[in-house]
Amino acid sequence: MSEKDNIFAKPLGEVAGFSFDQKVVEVFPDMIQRSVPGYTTIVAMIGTLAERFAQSGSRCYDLGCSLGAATLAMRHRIPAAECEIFAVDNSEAMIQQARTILAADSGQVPVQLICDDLQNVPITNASVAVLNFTLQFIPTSERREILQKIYDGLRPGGVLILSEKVAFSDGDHQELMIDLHHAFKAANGYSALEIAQKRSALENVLIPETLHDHRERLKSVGFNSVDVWFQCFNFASLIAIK
Ligand SMILES: Nc1ncnc2c1ncn2[C@@H]1O[C@H](C[S@+](CC[C@H]([NH3+])C(=O)[O-])CC(=O)[O-])[C@@H](O)[C@H]1O
Ligand SMILES: O=C(O)C(=O)Cc1ccccc1
Repeated sequence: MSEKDNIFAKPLGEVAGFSFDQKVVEVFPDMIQRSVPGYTTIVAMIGTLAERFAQSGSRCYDLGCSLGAATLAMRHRIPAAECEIFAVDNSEAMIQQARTILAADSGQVPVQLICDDLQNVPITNASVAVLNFTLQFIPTSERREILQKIYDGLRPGGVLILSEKVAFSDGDHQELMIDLHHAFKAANGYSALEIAQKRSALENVLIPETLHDHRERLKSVGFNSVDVWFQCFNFASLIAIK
C-alpha cells in the first residue's frame, strides 16, 4: 500500500503552501486516512449512494479524484447498465498513480481518467457527481459556477455528494471542533509539530465554509433537496438531489 506520511515531521523553517505533488502522492492513502475522520466510511457510502442513484446509460463524475478511491467504490457498486465513470484531477502525479491503481482493478464499469482542472471538464448526462474533499481547495469565488455546472449537467433525480472540511460561525464551537480534529490526528500518531506545520501549509489553500453557506449555495443553484448525511467534528458530507 502507501508509505507512512512523515512530510511535516521535521522542522521546515518556512512551510510552503500545500500541493498535491509526487511526495504527497506517495503517502496519500495514509495521510488522508489519518487526517480525515470518517474518510473510510464516506468513501464506502459513496459506493452505496452510487448503487442507489446511478441511472442506466448515464455518467458518474469523480471530481478531484486523487488516487480514485471514490471511483473504485462506485465502480464496484453500480448495478445500472451502460454507466461510465469520469475521474478528474489536475495533479499529474495523482492521475499517473491513479492510472496504475485502476489498471490493477477488475471492475467492469469503464473509467476515463482525465488530468485537467475540473472547471474545464464538461458535465453532461450525469446521474452521480462526487466532490469528495475537493471544492475546499478551489477559491470561494469560483465555487458557485462549478456547482451550477454540475446541477445543469445532472439528470432529474441525479445526486451530488459534497464532502468538505467545514467552519462554524460560533467561535467557541469552531475552536472546539479544530481542537478535537487535532486530537484525532494526535491519536493517529501525528506529532504536535506535524499538526502545526500541516496547518500552516493548508492556510489559504484549503478554505472551509459553514454548512449554512454550503446549503444555501446548493439550493440557490437549483438543488431541491440538500442535507448533511455524515459529520464528524469539522468534516461533513452533504447530499444534494436535483
Ligand atoms: N481545480 C481542480 N481540478 C481538479 N482537481 C483538483 C482541483 N483542485 C484540487 N484538485 C484535486 O483535488 C484533490 C483533493 S483530495 C480528494 C480526495 C479524493 N476525492 C478521495 O476521495 O480520495 C482531498 C484532500 O487531500 O483533502 C487533489 O487530488 C487535488 O489535486
Ligand atoms: O490534515 C488536515 O488538516 C486536513 O484538513 C485534511 C487533509 C487531508 C489530506 C490533504 C490535505 C488536507
